Order: sequence, then C-alpha cells, then structure tokens
Amino acid sequence: MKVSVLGATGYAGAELLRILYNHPEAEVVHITSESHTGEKIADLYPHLRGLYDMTLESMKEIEAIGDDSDFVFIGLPHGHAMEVGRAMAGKPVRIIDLGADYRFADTSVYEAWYHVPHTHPEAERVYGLAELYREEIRNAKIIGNAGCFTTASILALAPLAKQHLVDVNTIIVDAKSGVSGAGRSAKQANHFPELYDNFRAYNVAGHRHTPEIEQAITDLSGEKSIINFTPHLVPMSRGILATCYARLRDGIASELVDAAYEKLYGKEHFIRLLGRGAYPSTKDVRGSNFCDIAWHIDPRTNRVIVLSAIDNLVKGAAGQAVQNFNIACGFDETAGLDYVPMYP
Ligand SMILES: NC(=O)C1=CN([C@@H]2O[C@H](COP(=O)(O)OP(=O)(O)OC[C@H]3O[C@@H](n4cnc5c(N)ncnc54)[C@H](OP(=O)(O)O)[C@@H]3O)[C@@H](O)[C@H]2O)C=CC1
Ligand SMILES: CC(=O)N[C@@H](CCC(=O)OP(=O)(O)O)C(=O)O
Repeated sequence: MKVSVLGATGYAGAELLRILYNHPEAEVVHITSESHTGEKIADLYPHLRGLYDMTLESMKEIEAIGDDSDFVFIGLPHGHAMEVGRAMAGKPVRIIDLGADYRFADTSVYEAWYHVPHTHPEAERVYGLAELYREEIRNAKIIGNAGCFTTASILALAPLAKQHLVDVNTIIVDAKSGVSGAGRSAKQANHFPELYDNFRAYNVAGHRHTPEIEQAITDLSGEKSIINFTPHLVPMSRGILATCYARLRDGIASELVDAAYEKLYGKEHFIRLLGRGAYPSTKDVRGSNFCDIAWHIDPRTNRVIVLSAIDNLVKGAAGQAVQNFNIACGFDETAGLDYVPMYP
C-alpha cells in the first residue's frame, strides 16, 4: 500500500514514520510540511537518519499526493483535514485523520467545542477506535482516529457502559498526559522551567475531549451520558494515565465487573487486562500500542475506579492509526505494531 503522511514534521507524523518503517505492507511515498518544504525529514528528526531519505513536500501538491496514494494519514491541527477530505472526495484514496475533524457523528458538536465551522459535514466517516468500532472501520473511506485522552478513557469505561453496570451520568475522568501530547511547537506552558518539577490541571470543565468521550459512552450504553473530564500535564515526554470513576448500579457484584472486562477485551491483542486491584503505569506501555487496564471497587462509595495507561503517541495517535489502517486493508491487526514496550 502506498501511504502518505501530511504533517510529517509534527510529533504524531514523525511517530507514524517510525511505525510505518517496520510495516511489511506500507510504503511511504509522500510526506508534507509547509514550514520545512524542500528539507529532509531526517534533518528535522535525527532519529530517522539513515532510515528515511525523503524530502518534505507542500500540501499544495495535494492533488498529486492523493492520486499517488492508497491511504493518506493526516497529522495536522484540527480544521485542515476536512479540507483534505473534500479535495480527495472524488478519488479512491482513503483517509485516516489523527485530528478531530472526522471524530464526531454530529458536526454541530464539533463546531461548538472546536469553534470552527465544519466544511465537510456530508463526509461518510467512522470513529477510529479499533477495538470498539472494528466492523465500521473495515470499509471506511474516512477514519477519524480517536484522540489520545479519549482512547485511554473510552477503552477504560466501555465494558461498564456496554454492560450497563454504571450510571453513565456519574462518570469522572481524571487524566494525566506527557507533554508530547501538546505537539512540537513551542508554548510557554511546555517551556522547561514551567514544566520541570511541576504538575497542574488545565481546561477544567471545558476540554475538547469531553464531548468525544460522551459520544462514545452514549453510543455504547444507549443512554445519554454527560461526564466530567479533567486533564493534567505531567513532566514526562510520553504517556497517559487515566483514572476513571463511576457509580455502580445497585446490586452489581465485583465478579460482574471482572466478567465485563474479560468479555469485551479477553481476546484483544492490544488491551492487556491487569485485573481487579492492579496498577497500570505509563512506562509499561511506552513506545507500544498497548492499553493496560485495571479496575478497583470501593464498597464504601459503591464506585468503580478504572485505571488505564497508553502511550499517547502510539495507541493514542500513530499506533492506533496504523491499527485502523490494518483493519481497513484486511491485514493482520498487529502488522508493524508488534513492539515490546521500552522499559524502563
Ligand atoms: N501529540 C499527540 O499526542 C496527539 C496528537 N493528535 C493529533 O494529531 C495532530 C498533529 O498533532 P501533533 O503532531 O502533536 O502536532 P505538532 O504541532 O507536533 O505538528 C503539527 C503538524 O501540522 C503541521 N501544520 C501546523 N500548522 C499547519 C497549517 N496551518 N497548515 C498545514 N500544516 C500545518 C506542522 O507542519 P509544519 O509546521 O512543518 O508546516 C506539523 O507537521 C493534531 O490534530 C492532534 O490533535 C492526536 C492524538 C495524540
Ligand atoms: C498534553 C496536551 O496538551 N494534550 C492535548 C491533547 C492531545 C491532542 O493532540 O489532541 P487529540 O488527541 O484530540 O488529537 C490537549 O490537551 O489538547
């Protein structure tokens, strides 16, 4: 399969290149950047030296890129992918957008939270969270890859929502991310003195991943779900740990919760169930496409507390995109993704 990466100079784009290098069925044919057009990717990312001798092109060549590619991966800030999608509408090329443009079934929700008009609302698109929407992904033309915090949170909560074990209006997600989640461009909050030896929350009661989690929990449970989501920034480069709370419905035994996780994920390669009472950690999944999940039950409050860990750049972005690509192409789902996590 000929694939192209738009926004190859971003963290998500560069991570795609790292993963695609080892993919047995993918050949990268075009990579783009607007601010580094004409430069070699390995000059911007020395870890790719000797592995990619490719020159960055401009998106002005989008027509030719679309004609040459079977799949286009988009690692651009939100708002750009829908323009690419429109430009590709008449071509056989398929799209996996790592941003948010194609994640929402209802584009008015996207517009309300992202504050830009949606310019491609008629697009046939599917939500790219592989373990939960595999059948839809198989034949999709446009896949809206799930977000990073959202992947960790939705995978943690899905068994409880699907089996109606919790009140879906009592969900609280408290999640922590490494700084690569904010992208490569310089921002004051990510400046070393601001970040180092520091820990803080941001976008409380207003983060854009809130409606994405609500959309999935509503879909999986069949009940309208309104949640609280609080992200935090931690001074590490990669990794997300999500701590998710929900009130159990009356009379739900712990074994029913255990069984729900086993039923949904028991056969999933990329979801590792650590079990009741265990503690996932970001280092155990670093550099891999795994999502590690454990759950605890507090009988005093009748709450279930689910912990999940992912690498935001892999299962939260590029790895999940390649997993979706594998599903969409009928390849083994682990193709190019069979990494042992980098420990320690
Ligand atoms: N980082 C993460 O953990 C995750 C990121 N994502 C999503 O992936 C996408 C990329 O994120 P990330 O790699 O972190 O971001 P970066 O800021 O690291 O990279 C952004 C990329 O977009 C390009 N770009 C920026 N502005 C424009 C523009 N106006 N027109 C065209 N290209 C532009 C940049 O290219 P250049 O400046 O060279 O022209 C660069 O390649 C985003 O939608 C993000 O939400 C999703 C999940 C996780
Ligand atoms: C640490 C950090 O800043 N994380 C980003 C989320 C990562 C991202 O790029 O958003 P998507 O997953 O929706 O694409 C944020 O909070 O906006």
